[in-house]
Amino acid sequence: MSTTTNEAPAVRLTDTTLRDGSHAVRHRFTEDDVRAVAGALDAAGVPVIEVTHGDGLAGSSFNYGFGARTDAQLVAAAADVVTRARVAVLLLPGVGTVEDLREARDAGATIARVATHCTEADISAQHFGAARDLGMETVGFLMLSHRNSPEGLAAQARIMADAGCQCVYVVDSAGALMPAGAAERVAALVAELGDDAQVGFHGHQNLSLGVANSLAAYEAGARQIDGTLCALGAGPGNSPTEMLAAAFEKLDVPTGVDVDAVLAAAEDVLRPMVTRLPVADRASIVQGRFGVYNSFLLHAERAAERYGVPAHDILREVGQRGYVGGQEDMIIDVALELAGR
Ligand SMILES: CC[C@H](O)CC(=O)C(=O)O
Ligand SMILES: [Mn+2]
Repeated sequence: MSTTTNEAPAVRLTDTTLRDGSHAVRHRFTEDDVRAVAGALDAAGVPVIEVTHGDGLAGSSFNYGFGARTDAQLVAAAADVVTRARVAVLLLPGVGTVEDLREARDAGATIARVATHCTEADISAQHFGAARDLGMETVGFLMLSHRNSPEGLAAQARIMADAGCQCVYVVDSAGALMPAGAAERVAALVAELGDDAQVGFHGHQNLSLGVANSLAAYEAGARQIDGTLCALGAGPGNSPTEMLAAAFEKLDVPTGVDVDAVLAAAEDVLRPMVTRLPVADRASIVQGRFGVYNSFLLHAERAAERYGVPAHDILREVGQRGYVGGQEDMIIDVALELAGR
């Protein structure tokens, strides 16, 4: 007798509260915070926990904001408490280096996630090679994915996969994608990569579509999905991990996550740690409308205060000019220009 089942393919959830969420607490996480959050996520069965400065390894700087602890200290704290979960780190070529990756691996990270702008995958090749040589699993991030067509994005994903990347993410860094746009991009990557690499999706809440886009991405073939507890993250925050777990449970999609335990992690562990959760306010909705990198929000808010120009006006102009991650200093130029008008 045949033993086929109708079970939906599993999805692997990666929680990035301790990396993308770090933006929302101005990179102030300590070892105790990491132990508490990573311990609760691990107990809930969340399989991957990303830990670093919000802007990735070596992001702690004058430009991006100094972290309360080094990446190695935070990674080691997470690795120390997890029993089942694996610890991931994020690296932006040009910010972090191969040496930072080695240090993170030595501190206990086993997954390297390398992020580039969605048209610049070629700058990640060296880092994927190094990560594989270090024995790490590899994930690629194509940031601001709304700024490339499905075909263009698939070509970029091919570059990452050929360089040794085992899962390429469509990253909606501005929360600008509609569900159909997320699904088209994921489907294009799945068609291009076949068995060479998996496809993932990382959503943000600018237009309140993080979870809906993640479900559309899953339907289109994404098998790794990111979230953060209580949506803590850059801009208005990320797809909430606890909601993703609950939504996939309703769809009978296996995640391995205990939904009650992850709800407790969000409400009882993370929530009391944070004085202000991100909200989808005027500025961050403008980011979704005009496709502005979410990490720009805090920079724009600071410039707004300093130069007396509304943050949403600065962000709209930044979006119209098409600035990408790494061009944070241009936000000041825009603010000065608007102030002078
Ligand atoms: C620092 C990399 C970047 O913020 C990755 C990410 O989470 C995104 O683009 O949304
Ligand atoms: Mn993000």
